[in-house]
Amino acid sequence: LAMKELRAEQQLTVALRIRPISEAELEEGASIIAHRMGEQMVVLLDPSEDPDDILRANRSREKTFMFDMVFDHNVTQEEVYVSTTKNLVEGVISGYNATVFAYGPTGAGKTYTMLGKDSEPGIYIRTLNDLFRAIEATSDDMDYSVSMSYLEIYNEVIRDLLNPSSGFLELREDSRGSIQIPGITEVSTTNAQEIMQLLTKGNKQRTQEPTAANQTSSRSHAVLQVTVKQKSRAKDINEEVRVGRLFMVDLAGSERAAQTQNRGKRMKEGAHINRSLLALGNCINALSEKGGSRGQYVNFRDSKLTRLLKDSLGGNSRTVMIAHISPASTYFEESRTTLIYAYRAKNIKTRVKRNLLNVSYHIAQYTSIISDLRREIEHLKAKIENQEKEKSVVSSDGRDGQSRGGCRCSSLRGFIRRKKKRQSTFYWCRCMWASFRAI
Ligand SMILES: Nc1ncnc2c1ncn2[C@@H]1O[C@H](COP(=O)(O)OP(=O)(O)OP(=O)(O)O)[C@@H](O)[C@H]1O
Repeated sequence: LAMKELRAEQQLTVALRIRPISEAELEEGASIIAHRMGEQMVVLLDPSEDPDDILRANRSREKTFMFDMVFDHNVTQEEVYVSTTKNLVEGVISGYNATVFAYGPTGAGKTYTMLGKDSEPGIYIRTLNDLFRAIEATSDDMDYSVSMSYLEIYNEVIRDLLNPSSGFLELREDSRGSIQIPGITEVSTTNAQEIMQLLTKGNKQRTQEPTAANQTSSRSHAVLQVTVKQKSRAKDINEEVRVGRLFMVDLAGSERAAQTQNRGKRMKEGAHINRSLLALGNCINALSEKGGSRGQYVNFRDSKLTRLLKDSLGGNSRTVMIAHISPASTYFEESRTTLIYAYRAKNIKTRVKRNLLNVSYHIAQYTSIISDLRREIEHLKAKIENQEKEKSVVSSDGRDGQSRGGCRCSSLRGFIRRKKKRQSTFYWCRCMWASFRAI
């Protein structure tokens, strides 16, 4: 892409969602240990410490964390969407990249936030509805094209969820360092419902299994990518095409092998999930260490997930991370590590720039069209020449009385001799070898 760079430094937005305690957790005798305090704070109590210790003298492991937003069981899907992702939509249709990803232990509510239920739809459909509404509102002046792809990373391989039979896909970096996935199905679309239908179809292909921690546990990271191209309807050779990419990612749940009681295949999956989330954590640590994304080495190459999210974390994207925890005491360790992980991510800065396909892009396109036309002309010329030759061969053999073509001899400039026979006039070439009949 030819890109004009309109850079602005952005902090990664980190939100935390605490889901309601579940029936199963209450039956296990779990108590609530994660409490929201105000709009941005969460307090996590250590269940092994004395809850009646009012002076907190022995509550050494009680931890308080600050995030950009904290949501608890009182907060609706709509409120979560409005505070986290809604703000990204305008940017995407104006040529900026944006990412929203759900992170957290298995069963903590990631899929609920992203996909939701029919009665409580999640971030995917709300974002897409707003995206197409914003497109509609400006479509008198702007021309848009929207396409989508949907993939999963399962056991470190990438599968196209819209065409699972296409096998494993590879990641490639283009000349500008942007990640591409050659061969992935890219579907052009004009409305949110169509994308949701494809997403639902894709989700049927997604690797989901019941585990001890969650009945419908997602065993893979699912990535929905929506690309929006926008250009002005005014005819202008210098016009720019803006390309905005929106990634919406439902990560597989981080998990402790001991708690999930997984064996065999499930355990191998768990190891892969944890490995890629560890790689993501390492990138987050490296990126947050100096409070920015410049200057230090960040190893994105450690996993497919981090390679794919490279731009979302360390590069050109407005990014929102929604971390999830259960409030239950039985989840204490998972919640503690999730809060530490997400808290670190708060220091990451990304540098967003608008992706513009500008004059040089158009010149490249026109050059390519012109070369195609040149090739076509050469091809047609050669074809005509061949046909002429064939005709002249036939004529010089004297077998084709209809032909007016030339003789193959080089001396041919005209026909010197004429002979009239019935209706036709015959000409003889100077070389005296061939005769032609005028039609
Ligand atoms: N905010 C919420 N309100 C009501 N129910 C919720 C909420 N969050 C999660 N749940 C319920 O909790 C259960 C587990 O949630 P979900 O499947 O979204 O977890 P997950 O983090 O995606 O798990 P995994 O990583 O294993 O796929 C589901 O039954 C879901 O409906």
